[in-house]
Amino acid sequence: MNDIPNVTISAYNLSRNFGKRTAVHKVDLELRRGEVLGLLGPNGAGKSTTMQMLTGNLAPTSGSVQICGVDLLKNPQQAKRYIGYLPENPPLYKELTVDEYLRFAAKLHHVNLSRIDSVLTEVKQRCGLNDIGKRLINTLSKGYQQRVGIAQAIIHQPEVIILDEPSIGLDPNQIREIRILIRELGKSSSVILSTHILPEVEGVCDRVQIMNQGTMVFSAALAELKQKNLSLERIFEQFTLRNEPIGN
Ligand SMILES: Nc1ncnc2c1ncn2[C@@H]1O[C@H](COP(=O)(O)OP(=O)(O)OP(=O)(O)O)[C@@H](O)[C@H]1O
Repeated sequence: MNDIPNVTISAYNLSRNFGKRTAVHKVDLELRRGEVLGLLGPNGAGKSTTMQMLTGNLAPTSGSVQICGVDLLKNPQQAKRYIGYLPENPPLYKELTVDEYLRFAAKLHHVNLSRIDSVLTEVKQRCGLNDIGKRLINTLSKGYQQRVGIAQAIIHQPEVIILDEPSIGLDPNQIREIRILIRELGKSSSVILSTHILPEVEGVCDRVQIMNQGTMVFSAALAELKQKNLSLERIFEQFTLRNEPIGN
């Protein structure tokens, strides 16, 4: 733990083209240890593409990513060990029980076989899945499936947790519970979450970055906005309502 640098993700000049379309253009992003960063932006802003590049699931067209000081493009296996990732569509095998699936996820993440039982107990406790280990995933509500998705992302106790729209499709009670969980995760790891929900950022995050049309257009600490009495809603409108991309 002490060997982990203070900056857990540093991405510079990250770009990704799909054919002639530029989805992400020269994005810089830094995540500090113990920080929860909210990535905000309208539909199609480039949030998921950025997160896929930060997790090594999509190659950037250009740019670099370091995870806990390890170059993600040069040493992907080593760098990915530090990362837990909940994609927009959680990779659940719904015909498995929660226990079977989490056991499988633990093996994929190279959790020591002798520790798997205790790790499963701990992660189920953290994610509120204690009593449903024997349930088939496809019989669970969307909220519980999302918890299973988060559980697989944190099962190897990663330094960096990346959650793509963790609250999507959840009811208000489930959203509240997931937020409490994310805040909890932020105490032991650094977290990036993407969302459209402004109160989610205000309630959970330490810092916010806003993307629009593939570029990073705004970055600030939530405490700073609060201190200056600035409304995140107004800032979001100001930086995302224009049609033309706003430069850094
Ligand atoms: N595999 C792909 N092939 C072609 N275009 C893509 C691909 N993936 C994303 N895009 C395009 O890149 C742009 C950014 O998409 P991305 O999914 O990253 O945005 P987003 O901010 O996550 O949006 P949302 O909030 O709707 O999920 C969009 O114009 C999208 O259509």
